[in-house]
Amino acid sequence: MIELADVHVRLGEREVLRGVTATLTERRIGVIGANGSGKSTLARLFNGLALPTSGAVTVLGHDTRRHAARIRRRVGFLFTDPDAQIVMPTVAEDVAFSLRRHKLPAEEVRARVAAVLERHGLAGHADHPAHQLSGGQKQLLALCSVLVLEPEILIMDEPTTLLDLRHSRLVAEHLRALPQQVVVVTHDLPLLADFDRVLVLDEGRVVADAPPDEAIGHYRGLMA
Ligand SMILES: Nc1ncnc2c1ncn2[C@@H]1O[C@H](COP(=O)(O)OP(=O)(O)OP(=O)(O)O)[C@@H](O)[C@H]1O
Repeated sequence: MIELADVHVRLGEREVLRGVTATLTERRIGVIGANGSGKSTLARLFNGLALPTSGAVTVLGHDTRRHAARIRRRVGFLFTDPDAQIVMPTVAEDVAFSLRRHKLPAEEVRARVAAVLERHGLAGHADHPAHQLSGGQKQLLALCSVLVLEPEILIMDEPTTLLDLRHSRLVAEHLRALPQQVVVVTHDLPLLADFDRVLVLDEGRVVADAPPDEAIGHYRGLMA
C-alpha cells in the first residue's frame, strides 16, 4: 500500500513532480509518460530513494522521510540496467550477497538461493559467471537478487527496455506470476495489457489514472 499526498519534488531548478496525490493498492500498477515526465523520480519515492520536497509519501504505513531504511527492507527496487545491480562473480553468489545482512545459516542461504533461481529458470546457471549471462538472463538474475529478500512490494524501473522481444516476454511472464504488489515504470506498453491500473505522467503531474486501455489511449493522445 503506497500513499502520496500532494507530493512535490524539486531537483535543482526543476520541479520534477508537481502535486501528485494517489493511493496505490492494486496488485499491478504501471506508470507511463514522456521522457523526463517524472516517472523514475516517482518510482524512487516509493522506497525512499527520493524524498518529497513537500507533501508526504507513506509506504506500508511508514513515512518515507522518517523510515527510509525500514521501508527499503520491505520494498524491492529493480533498476533498468541489471549490470548496475550485479555485484558478485557467479549467479548464485550474487543472489546470496543480497541475503548477507540477514545473517542466516549457510544452509538456509543455499536453499533460498536455489529456490529463487529454480523458480526463474536460472538453476542451471547457478555457478556460471554472472557477466556471461544474456541481457534477459541478467534481468532475471537481478530480479532473483531482489526477490530472495521476499519484498512485500516490488518497484521496477523500465525492466524490459534493454531486452529483445523474447526476453521481454520472459520477464513479463515472471512479473505476472509474482504474488506481491508490483509497480512498473515503462515505455513497453504491451507489458501493461493485463495490469489493474496505469498512471500517465505529464510534466510532473498525473494526467490520467485508469485501466490500461484508457490510460494508454490518453498517453497516445498526448504524444500525437
Ligand atoms: N538529480 C537531478 N537534478 C536535476 N534534475 C534532475 C535530476 N534527476 C532528474 N532530473 C530531471 O527530472 C526530470 C524527470 O526525470 P525522471 O528521470 O524522473 O523522468 P522519466 O519520466 O523517468 O524519464 P525517462 O522516460 O527519460 O526515463 C528530467 O527533466 C530530469 O532531467
